[in-house]
Amino acid sequence: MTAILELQNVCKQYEGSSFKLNEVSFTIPNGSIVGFIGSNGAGKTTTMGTIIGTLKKDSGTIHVFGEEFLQQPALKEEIGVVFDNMTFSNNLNTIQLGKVMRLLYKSWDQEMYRHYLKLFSLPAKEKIKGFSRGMSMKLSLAVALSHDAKLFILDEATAGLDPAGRAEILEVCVAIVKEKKRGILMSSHITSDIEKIADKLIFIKDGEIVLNVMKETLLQKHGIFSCTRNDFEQLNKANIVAYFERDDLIDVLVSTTDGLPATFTKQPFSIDDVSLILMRGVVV
Ligand SMILES: Nc1ncnc2c1ncn2[C@@H]1O[C@H](COP(=O)(O)OP(=O)(O)OP(=O)(O)O)[C@@H](O)[C@H]1O
Repeated sequence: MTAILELQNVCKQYEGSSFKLNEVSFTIPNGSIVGFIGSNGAGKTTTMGTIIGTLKKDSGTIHVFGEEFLQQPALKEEIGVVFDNMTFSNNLNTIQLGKVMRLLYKSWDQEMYRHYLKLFSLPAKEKIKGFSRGMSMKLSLAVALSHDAKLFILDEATAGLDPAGRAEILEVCVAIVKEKKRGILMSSHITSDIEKIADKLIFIKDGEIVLNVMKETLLQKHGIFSCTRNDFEQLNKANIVAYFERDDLIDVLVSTTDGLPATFTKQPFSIDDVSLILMRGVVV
């Protein structure tokens, strides 16, 4: 599989802040949805900003469709962006916004835009300034989907949406990577959304990637256990990904459940459980 996006050792620091995006590397394979998971302030938006060029990275390389991304307008056209705090010119209605976008994007597809406005039940003639947060997010996505983008960067695109709205957006995400060879990088604090649609998961903590894994591998091969300190000592340390000590028990994430002591039984877990151990505990 060719990578649509490849980050290698990307670093970024802000003036006057102790935060550092530290040697971030990952790929988005063609035709895949990558879930980007991390606590508040972990560095998700910063990483995304360096990809779309709103933030200047300090070092490292970013390749989009195999080419180094240096703000070429042609490559920018191919990236569809939905950011949490995105605002369009408020005095326009959606139809007028479409006319502006047609001037901005060579590959703007007005029919496609109309299709998504209808799909997301967005009004044609009401001013955007009256839109709720959820409506604004859907409008951002409709725009991102209407200029034939190949790479989609969605930062908290489902936040603040009602369950039906979230389901609509998730279905559209699945459809766009299926129909064409495209890729999506999607951050969300609603890990159940990511669990539903992502192929690959990237966990970021304090500016560093702490786990980069295919979802199926994580759910099938990895395991989570609560154990005593004595049991913990019996584990093969090479298999421990992270652990979180609470009271007299330790929650452990292991990379394989093969060869575990008989006292350990595999328990069902979600991506949320994995995220909690990684974010609150010690990453080995
Ligand atoms: N313009 C800025 N100047 C200084 N520090 C910044 C700036 N923007 C972000 N930061 C800091 O960088 C760190 C990472 O922020 P970032 O927005 O990338 O996190 P995030 O993972 O997207 O968080 P959230 O889930 O809350 O959106 C935070 O500590 C934040 O305070």
